[in-house]
Amino acid sequence: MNQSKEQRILNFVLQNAVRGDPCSVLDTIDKYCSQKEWAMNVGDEKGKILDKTVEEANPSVALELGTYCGYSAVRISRLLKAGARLLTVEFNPEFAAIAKQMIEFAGVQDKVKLLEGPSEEIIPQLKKKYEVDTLDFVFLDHWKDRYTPDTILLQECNLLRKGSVLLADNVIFPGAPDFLNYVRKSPHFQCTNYPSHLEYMQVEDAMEKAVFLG
Ligand SMILES: CCCNc1ncnc2c1ncn2[C@@H]1O[C@H](/C=C/CNC(=O)c2cc(-c3ccc(F)cc3)cc(O)c2O)[C@H](C)[C@H]1O
Ligand SMILES: [Mg+2]
Repeated sequence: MNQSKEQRILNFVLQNAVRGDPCSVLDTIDKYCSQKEWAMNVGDEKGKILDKTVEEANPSVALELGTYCGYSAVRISRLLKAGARLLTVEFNPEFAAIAKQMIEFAGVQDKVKLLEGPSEEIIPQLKKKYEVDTLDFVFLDHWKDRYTPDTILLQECNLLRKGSVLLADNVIFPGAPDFLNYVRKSPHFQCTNYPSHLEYMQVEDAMEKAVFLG
């Protein structure tokens, strides 16, 4: 049975990156996806915006929606302070298995907890089952039409506090128009747009930061 693209990306990392070195894992994925097969990792250009936003937030508890191959889970967790943790949610078992191996190879498994299942089921479990009080940082990179319902769900579950930082990928391409509308119109969010480009392409894209005001 021939391999999936995601399996090929993982194998390329296992054979070419340095075990325990998150930066070499990120560089190796970016090399493969820019030279061999495009894949929807946040990439290095938008990844630098993600880095700055994470460093500024300096989160103790971070959430990611849409793990995929684990690129941004490695990217975020490499910046977390001692004792901080990233919860990343992925409902496709194949991708979850790939991401688990990617995270372990990068050596960040002690900072990352991969939760397998749909976000709409997992978010309501975060407080009781995963001992979360509130979230300091949320990276949204799953299906684009789920950004808004999940942002509303996070609020309904009292998972956001004054200053919680949401960062959303792809608000231009493929686009998340209803999410932009929702957070920019809401009195509960202070929004900032970061123009960039689609990973590995010269197509316009952007990230949107939405800080919860309480
Ligand atoms: C209903 C369940 C919701 N809850 C969920 N709960 C848990 N996990 C979920 C949920 N919904 C989705 N996921 C998982 O997250 C991942 C999904 C990621 C989605 N990302 C894109 O679609 C995208 C497209 C392009 C793009 C650009 C240009 C092109 F030409 C083509 C594509 C670029 C980009 O940067 C992109 O991030 C993963 C594949 C999927 O299993
Ligand atoms: Mg994306």
